[in-house]
Amino acid sequence: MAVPTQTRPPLEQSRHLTDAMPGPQSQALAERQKAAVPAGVAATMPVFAARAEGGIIEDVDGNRLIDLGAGIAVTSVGASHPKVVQAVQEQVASFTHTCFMVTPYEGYVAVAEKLGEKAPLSGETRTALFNSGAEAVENAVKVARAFTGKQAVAAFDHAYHGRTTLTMALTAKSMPYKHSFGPFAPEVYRVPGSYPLRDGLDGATAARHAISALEKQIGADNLAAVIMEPIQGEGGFIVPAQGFLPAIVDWCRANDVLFIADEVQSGFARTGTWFASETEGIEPDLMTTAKGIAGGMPLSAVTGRAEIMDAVHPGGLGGTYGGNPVACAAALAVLEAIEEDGLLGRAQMIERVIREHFERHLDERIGEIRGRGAMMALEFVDPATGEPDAALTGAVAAAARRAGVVLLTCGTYGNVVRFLPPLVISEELLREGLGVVSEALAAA
Ligand SMILES: Cc1ncc(COP(=O)(O)O)c(CNCCCC(=O)O)c1O
Repeated sequence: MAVPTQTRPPLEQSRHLTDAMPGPQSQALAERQKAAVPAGVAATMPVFAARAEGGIIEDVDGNRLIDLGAGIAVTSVGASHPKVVQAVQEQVASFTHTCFMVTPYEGYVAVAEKLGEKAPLSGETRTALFNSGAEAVENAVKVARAFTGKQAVAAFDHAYHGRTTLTMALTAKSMPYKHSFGPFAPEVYRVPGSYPLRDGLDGATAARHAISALEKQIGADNLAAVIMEPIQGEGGFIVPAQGFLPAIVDWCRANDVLFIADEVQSGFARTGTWFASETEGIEPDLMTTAKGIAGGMPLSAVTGRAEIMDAVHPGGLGGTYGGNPVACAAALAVLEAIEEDGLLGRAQMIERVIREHFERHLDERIGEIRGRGAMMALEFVDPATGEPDAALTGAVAAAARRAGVVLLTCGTYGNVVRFLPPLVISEELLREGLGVVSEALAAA
C-alpha cells in the first residue's frame, strides 16, 4: 500500500548497503523483467528503485545509493522535489490530458513563455512542446526544412541525438544505438567536430576542417541545418575547443544555414548556466531541450526565432501527448526551483568539487578531466599510448556500482566515466561518491 507522499518521511541522505545487492526483492523483479521485458531494454544498475530524493536512490531492499547519474541528467532538482510533487498532484487531480491540439490549456503556453525568456535567443521566440529529446530533434529538423526549403542536415563526429530513424542517422556511434536498425533517414551528413584531447586542434583549425566538409561534401545551397550539442554528451562529454562553435555558427549565418543547438543533456542549469550555448558565446536559431526540463516528467521542446518557427503551416507540428499538462506543471515548478534553490551556483560548485577531487587524486590513466558545471567526465587512456581504455572504464564503473554509487559511462570508445549528479546533492554525498570512484580506480 503506497504511503501518501505528504506523510512520507524524508529519505535519509546517506549511503547504506544491506547484506546483499541486488537483494531478494530486486532479484525477484529481475526475474519478472526477464519474462516480460525484451533484453534490448538494458539496465545499468542491478537493483530496482523504490524511492529517490536529493542525492539518494533507495532500492526495494532498502539499499541507499549515491546518485551520480540523475537518470541521465534528468532529475537535476531531485526526483521528488516538493514543488514538483505538489504541482503534479494538483494538476493530475484537475486533468491529466486533453491534447493541446484539441483543447489547449495554460500550462503549455506558460512553459513556452518561460523558455522564450530563458533561451539564449534574441528577439521574439516560439516554442513547441513534445515528449522526448529525439522527438524535439526530429521536429527541429522539420522546422529547419520548412523555413529554408532545403533538405540536408549535418551532424558531427561523436554526436548523439536520439534513437528514432532520423535521430539515429544524426547519431554517430553504431553500437548500441544504430546497429542492425538501418536503413536510416536520407539527407543526413556527418562532418568532423572538435575533440581537443584526440585531435589536438585549436577551435579555428577544427572549424576550418568542419566548414570545408560542409562546403565541399554537402554544399550550403543544399543544407537546411547544422546540429550540434554545445557539449557532446553520449559521445564522451566532449567540450569543443574554444572558438569552434562560434566559427560554425558564423558560417551558418553567412550561408543561410540554420544552427540547431541540441541542449537536451546540457540544458537547464546542468553546466552552470541556463544553457551551455551561453558559455560558448553562440546564439542558436533553434534549440532543442528535454531531460532537466521537468524533473523526470516526459517533456521536450523546440524553441526558435519566431520567423523560423512560424514558417511551418498550421497543423504541421504536434502529436497526441506533446506538452502534456502534468509535465508542463512539473516544468513550471522545476524552472522556479532552479532559481529559488540557486541551482546555477550549485552546478558551478559541483564542478569545483569534482575538479579539485581528481586533481588531488591524480592518476596517469586519467587522460583528461573535462566538462562544465555538473556535466563532468574522466576520459581513461593507456598512459603509454593515449589509446582509449574501455576495459578500465568498465571496471571502475562496475566497482563503484557494487559499492553503492549510481555511475554512468559514455564515449564513442566506451572510455569515459561521467558525473551527472542531481544539482541538489549535498557536497558531503558528492565527495563520498567521488571517493568511491577514486578507490575503485586505485584498486583497478
Ligand atoms: C544531446 C541529446 N539529444 C537527444 C537525446 C535523446 O533524448 P531522448 O529523450 O532519450 O529521446 C539525448 C538523450 N541522451 C541519453 C540517451 C540515453 C539512451 O537512450 O541510451 C541527448 O543526450
